[in-house]
Amino acid sequence: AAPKLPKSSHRPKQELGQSPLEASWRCYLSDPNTIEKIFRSFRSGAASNAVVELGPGLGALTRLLAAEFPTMVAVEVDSRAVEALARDLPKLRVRHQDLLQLDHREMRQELGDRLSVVANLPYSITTEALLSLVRSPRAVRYALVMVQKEAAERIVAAEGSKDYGPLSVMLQLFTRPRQLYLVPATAFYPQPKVTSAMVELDFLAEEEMPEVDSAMLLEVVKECFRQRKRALRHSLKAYLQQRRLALPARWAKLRAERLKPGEFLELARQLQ
Ligand SMILES: C[S@@+](CC[C@H](N)C(=O)[O-])C[C@H]1O[C@@H](n2cnc3c(N)ncnc32)[C@H](O)[C@@H]1O
Repeated sequence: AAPKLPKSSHRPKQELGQSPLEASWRCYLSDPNTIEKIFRSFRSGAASNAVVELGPGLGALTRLLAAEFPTMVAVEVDSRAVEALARDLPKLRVRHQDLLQLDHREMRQELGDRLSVVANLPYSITTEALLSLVRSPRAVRYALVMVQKEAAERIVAAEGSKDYGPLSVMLQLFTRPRQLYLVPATAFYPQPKVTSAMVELDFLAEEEMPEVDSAMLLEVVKECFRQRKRALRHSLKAYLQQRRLALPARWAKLRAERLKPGEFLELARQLQ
């Protein structure tokens, strides 16, 4: 039988879009076993009490998290969900804002430690949301994220594979990503049209964290992957010309899809 929402909940908005991606915006977790399983994964992985939940929705997972981590902060953009949370979990600290605008460094300061983040986000913003976590990688220590299965494959992909791209490079440079388990569509209400996966991001210790301007690194990596099969002297041509930079000879003939994450780091440092 299709899982039901608790009586007091509003029906998730359907009018937002029909595509599988947009429809995932308000697919709420409703299977108690799955909710418990995700909670246990987070509890055993979380590396600090500075807990932040991104996109709590109606609080399926939040209820369990708040009991264990009473100082946690939830960040939610949907005002109806924020109202529901204020009613059902009055002690919860909720920030009514767009998580893509979140300043993780400020949040780290506020909570007093590197953050442990948990998120089941709309799949349309997965890439942006994950890249925002590594914008200030020292602010975060651990993240457990629910993503579409295909995104999980991109996160853990190795060089040479068709799934390898900017998300793989950026996350593998600053974290140790691991795919934990799949979550079937039947665990949600309404059911999304895709299969989901839980991915754990274990951020490197501060002393292991690469020293680099991560915004500049991301720009270089994206530029390289725009033509993933072409030699870097071609794919980086416009980027280098605009900045009056020269590409050191050793990179000229290499191709993005074959470069290891550490090599992108070295390339960005040389251009920096
Ligand atoms: C797929 S639902 C999951 C809700 C809840 N975590 C659960 O598992 O039942 C995604 C949630 O993220 C929220 N959300 C979407 N975009 C957001 C954004 N840019 N900033 C903050 N929250 C967002 C949605 O309002 C929704 O509550």
